[in-house]
Amino acid sequence: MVSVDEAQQMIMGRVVPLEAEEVDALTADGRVLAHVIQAPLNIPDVPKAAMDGYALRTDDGLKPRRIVAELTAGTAAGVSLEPGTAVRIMTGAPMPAGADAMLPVELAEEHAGWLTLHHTLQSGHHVHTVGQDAAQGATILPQGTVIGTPELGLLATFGLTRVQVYRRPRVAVLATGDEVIEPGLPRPAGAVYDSNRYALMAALREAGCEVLSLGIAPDDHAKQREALLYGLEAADVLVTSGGVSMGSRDLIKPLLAELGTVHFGRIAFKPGKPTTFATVGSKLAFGLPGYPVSSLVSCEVFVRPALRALQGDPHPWRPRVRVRLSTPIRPSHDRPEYQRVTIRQEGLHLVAGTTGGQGSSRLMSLLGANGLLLVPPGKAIYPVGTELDALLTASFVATKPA
Ligand SMILES: Nc1nc2c(c(=O)[nH]1)N[C@H]1C(S)=C(S)[C@@H](COP(=O)(O)OP(=O)(O)OC[C@H]3O[C@@H](n4cnc5c(N)ncnc54)[C@H](O)[C@@H]3O)O[C@H]1N2
Ligand code: MOO
Repeated sequence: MVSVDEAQQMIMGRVVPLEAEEVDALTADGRVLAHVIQAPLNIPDVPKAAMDGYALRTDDGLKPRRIVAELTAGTAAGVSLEPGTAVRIMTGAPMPAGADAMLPVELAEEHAGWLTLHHTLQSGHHVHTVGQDAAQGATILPQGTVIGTPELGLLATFGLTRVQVYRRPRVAVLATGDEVIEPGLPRPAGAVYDSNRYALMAALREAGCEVLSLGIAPDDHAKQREALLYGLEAADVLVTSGGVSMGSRDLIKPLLAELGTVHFGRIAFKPGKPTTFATVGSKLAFGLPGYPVSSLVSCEVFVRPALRALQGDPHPWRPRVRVRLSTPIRPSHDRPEYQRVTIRQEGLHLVAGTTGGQGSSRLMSLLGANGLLLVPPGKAIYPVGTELDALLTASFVATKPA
């Protein structure tokens, strides 16, 4: 039996980011940049008016100016401002040559083609200078950046339409078990619908992967072997559910040992003690337990970081925060337990409350959970107010502002 830390090290030590591929930059949100991006041009590239008003020369002092033209954001400057003149200018329009400041329309008085000023202006006033927002050649996005909304906006700002990103891991998912039935088909008494494969595929998509469903394999050595081989051939990572504990029909561990190397098959961890990790050539294989909560929590704790690292994310781990208990927590007596909690902010503290019964089969315990509380093993209940660590697995629950 390995510890959670040992298991994570054994997995992460075998993860190498996948190769880069070129994709459309403008729909690359969620992808991880495989190269550094330097600003190919200054933004703005020419001095521009920051407001609607008048472009003028400050060395004319308070003298009235003759208005000689109007420049809008779409027009090329083309005009050169002679002493004693001004141009009407709109936000974003290039400043005309000779102009060194602008006067917002609210502070100006225009009459019969003449502009009168009541205050002197400083040079540079309300002018966007060249490179003010981004200087040509400066690093704007380092390698390893996860492309989100502002990053995508920046790529568009520079007119960049193609980027190199790490390839998304392709993950094949197989459910196992004679009792496991495809949702929608008739269900004999005692059989269960396959929730694991669908929930795992959703979790894997959320982690940035392409998923491939391998369906459900019965508890049959030849059929499971065939499905595993197909998955290992077609994908970078194989994830299975069920068949990893100690029952006579638990075939996944011996099959993975036959096909490759099993690095561990039991973790001092709840829920998901029989979680199994193997490599087959360069492919990673995770045998997750059949209990619905165990499969999802072990996917979160052991598989997700590997998948993030495979796609080049330099921060593959969930944030770990300190929380104060708002409900008592009963620990497992023998294993560190990752209990499902709802974390919210209360004043200066993060507060965590249980989602109810923590049984490995009770999928409802994941509803409303945005954290996994790291509960050290023991006999005594942790009372309200105890401080423990938790992994933040989703954003905070919004509370109405007071
Ligand atoms: N004698 C022992 N028995 C068990 C041990 C042990 O150490 N000694 N470990 C327990 C623990 S801890 C876990 S976790 C489970 C995991 O066992 P398996 O991975 O072999 O899971 P199964 O037996 O295949 O199924 C368990 C449970 O989950 C249901 N299931 C399975 N697949 C699905 C699916 N795709 N969708 C929804 N539900 C599924 C299945 O019907 C069972 O009820 O083992 C303990 N046993
Ligand atoms: O590790 Mo198992 O998930 O306790 O039931």
